[in-house]
Parts: sequence; structure tokens; C-alpha cells
Amino acid sequence: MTPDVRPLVAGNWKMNGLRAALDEIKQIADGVDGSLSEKVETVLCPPSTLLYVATALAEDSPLQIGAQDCHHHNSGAYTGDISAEMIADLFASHVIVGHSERRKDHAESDALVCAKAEAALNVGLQAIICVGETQAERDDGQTLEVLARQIEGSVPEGARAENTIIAYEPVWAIGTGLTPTTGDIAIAHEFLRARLKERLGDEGARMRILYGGSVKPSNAREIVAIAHVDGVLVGGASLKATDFLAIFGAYEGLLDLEAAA
Ligand SMILES: O=C[C@H](O)COP(=O)(O)O
Repeated sequence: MTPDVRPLVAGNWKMNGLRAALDEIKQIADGVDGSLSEKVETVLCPPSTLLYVATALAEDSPLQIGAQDCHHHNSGAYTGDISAEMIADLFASHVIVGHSERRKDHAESDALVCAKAEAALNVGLQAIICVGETQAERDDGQTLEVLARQIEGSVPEGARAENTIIAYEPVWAIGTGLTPTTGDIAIAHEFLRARLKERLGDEGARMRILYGGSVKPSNAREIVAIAHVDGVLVGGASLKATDFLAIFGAYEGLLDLEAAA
């Protein structure tokens, strides 16, 4: 946790969620509507087909709704794509860009991720920019080099702590049940913090850095207590309202302990 920074628990449903899952969204929206939400923000990113209904379901809840990707242009002949402006038009507040599944499956470069983040910021969305090394890069001892390159190339110059969130997601930890040690997460987050400060000054010092990769109710409390871990980006476990809410609940009592320390 970074002092005086409000943590964020984010869920990424990826390509999961039919109409039947709307009940789950409603349960999450109702479940985060308590006193803890004054201290911890939440956002859920369902597939774009559910975005409009999800924002309606979350209307009276502190739960915010985000998308999982956007095009870097506002409109045009881009069949199948969705612009940041369209996402904002549906009352969503966030968009994930540069997720490793997009970087790999759609060959997205740092420059494209940066352009997408800029498009998001230009229409008032908050950008959740994902970075993280592959297993091969980790085995080669390249982790910090990869993170430095991705921060340099994917984060727009105009990024501010209020509109930009970084998500550190080691690719090898996504959906595998594997997580780095708390020590390794701490090293990566401290490094990211230093790079962000160097690049963006005070904005970088306050920018939230989430951890993502096999976060579940059983390991959430240990992970969110690590220095410079300002929240989590949850994939599989965010699909079940009870699991998402348990991860959100991992902050219960933790922030008071932090303040008292
Ligand atoms: O965006 C979320 C991440 O890819 C993590 O997914 P996971 O929690 O299923 O490992």
C-alpha cells in the first residue's frame, strides 16, 4: 500500500459473461456498497456486450464499470472495434489497455497501448495500463528491463495519478494459479514506483500500481499488504461475486492498521 493512496480492486471478466451473469454483477454492486467503499474503490470490467446494462445495475452503487480495451481512434472504418468515446458514452469510467492477452494475441505494441491510453484519457476515462514480463523474460533475468521499457513506451506523457492506473501482471502468473513471492512482487512494484516518479514526478509518486495474476480470496490479504501494491486486478476470481467480494474484504481492518502504524 502507498500511504494516502486509495486502493482499487478491479475485476476483468475477459471473454466471459452472458446475460445470466447480470445477477452476479448486481450482487457485486450491492456487496461493495458498505463503509469499506469509502476507503477502497472497485471497478468491474465485463465484456463490452454487458457494459450498458452493467452501468445501469451499478448506478446506485460505488461499483464503477470499465471496458477491457478500446481503439485508439474515436470513430471510423474499424470493423468490430469500440472507441473510448463509445465506452464513455455508456457511462463507464475505466478501460483496461495493454493487457498481455491483447499484446500477445493482437500483437499490440507499447506505442499502440500508449495511443489507446491517450484516447481513453482524452474522453475522461481512467486508463488501467497493464505491464508484465513473460516466463521466458523472467527466466532470462529481464523482468525489470521489460517493465522499464513498457512504462516508458505505454504510459502517455500526460498521465496523471487521477486518471491512470498501472497493473503489474506477470504473464506467467495469469490464470495459472502461480504467483510471485511477496518479495518478488515488492521488488517489481518498488521498481515501477521509481520509474513512474522519474517519468511523471509527483503524479508518478501517487499513481496506483495494482498487482494481477492468480489473485484469489486465499492470497488477497497477503498481496494487498505489500508496499506499493495499491490494489489488485482480478481475472478468474472476479467472475464469482462471493470471491470478488472476499478479495475486496481483504482490506477490512488493514487500512486502519496501516494508519495506526
Ligand atoms: O486481468 C486480469 C489478469 O489477467 C489476471 O487473471 P487471473 O486472476 O485469472 O490470473
